[in-house]
Amino acid sequence: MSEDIQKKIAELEAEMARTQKNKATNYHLGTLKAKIAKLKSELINGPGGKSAGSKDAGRGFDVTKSGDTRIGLVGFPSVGKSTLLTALTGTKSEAAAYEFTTLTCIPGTMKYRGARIQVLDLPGIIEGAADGKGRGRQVISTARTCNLILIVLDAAKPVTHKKIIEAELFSFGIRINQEPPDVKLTKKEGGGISYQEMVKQTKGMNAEVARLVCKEYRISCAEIILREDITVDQFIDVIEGNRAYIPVLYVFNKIDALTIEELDILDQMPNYVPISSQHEWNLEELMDTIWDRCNMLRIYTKPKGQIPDYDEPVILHAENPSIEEFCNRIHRGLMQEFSHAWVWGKYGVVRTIRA
Ligand SMILES: Nc1nc2c(ncn2[C@@H]2O[C@H](COP(=O)(O)OP(=O)(O)OP(=O)(O)O)[C@@H](O)[C@H]2O)c(=O)[nH]1
Ligand SMILES: [K+]
Ligand SMILES: [Mg+2]
Repeated sequence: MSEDIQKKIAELEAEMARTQKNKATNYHLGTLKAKIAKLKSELINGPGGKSAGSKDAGRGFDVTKSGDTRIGLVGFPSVGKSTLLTALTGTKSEAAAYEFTTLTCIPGTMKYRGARIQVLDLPGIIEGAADGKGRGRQVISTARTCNLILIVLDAAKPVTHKKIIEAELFSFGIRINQEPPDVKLTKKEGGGISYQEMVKQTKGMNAEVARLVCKEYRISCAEIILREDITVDQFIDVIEGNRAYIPVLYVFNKIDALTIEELDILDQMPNYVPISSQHEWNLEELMDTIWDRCNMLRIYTKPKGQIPDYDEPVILHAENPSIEEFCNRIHRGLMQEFSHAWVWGKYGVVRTIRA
């Protein structure tokens, strides 16, 4: 069954490779891309099944969320994920020189700047993980629940490993270091496809491509507004509707095995932190970078006429912090009694927020 689908995907991909990219073939390529995306969904979820990442699709490990945010360690076997979990959180996760030492998800808590960050050690994954090799699907399903993914790499191993891990996450609907495309798609009961570009499209999108892709997904009536210059693949992502947009940080482990010259080369790469879990080298920078990428806000409470409580900040995600979330962190029911709050921001402004 899955071989059939894989064969179809391979055929379509070969056809895409054969097709020259130009204006005339643009429509055909759009249709091919949509067909491939649909088959890949089917591969992961079964025929007519839920799209990648929906609740009933591949299930992750059953670990309760705790703390202020959650990060996951993803990588090939034996790159040092468990050694890193222990170094960051103090929670012991068995580490050994043989592959697949870790067979389940081991959570630990890293305390940093008053925040409690849940760190998940995961089994190693290999190529084909998303298609069901080993515990791969469970690992990637769990990675989808994280606010930040650390791709852990062995600094002495080829960079192709990085590409393979990225491809596995991608085919399970995870979009790394990307914002969701700024596209409004509203399915309608009638009226056909209405298509509007707020921004000039230079990457292959136009009304006809949009219509063809919609047709593949059996959408005949919808309002589409593109507020950003996007690719056809991004448009398909919007239609599939359940992509997870998650930031990724690359962690190069075992730098103790490198020469200074090799280290210098690694040092040039953006978005990388070189470390040695075993020797606990550069963990401070790693924690600092994790903190930055998690984009968290610390809020200190201050009773009237007293100095703030600097020991226990309330931590919120900085994208859209709300008074409601803040109140719920203190205790449920506080929101009901809430009347107003004075908020001092980093720009020295005092705001009064009322419920
Ligand atoms: N030289 C060196 N070895 C390390 C480092 N970190 C881990 N190791 C070794 O690498 C081996 C694998 O470490 P683990 O922590 O078990 O790796 P893992 O990624 O959890 O492996 P799996 O659970 O099997 O996927 C062990 O022998 C560790 O002692 C490091 O920073 N430097
Ligand atoms: K191991
Ligand atoms: Mg392990």
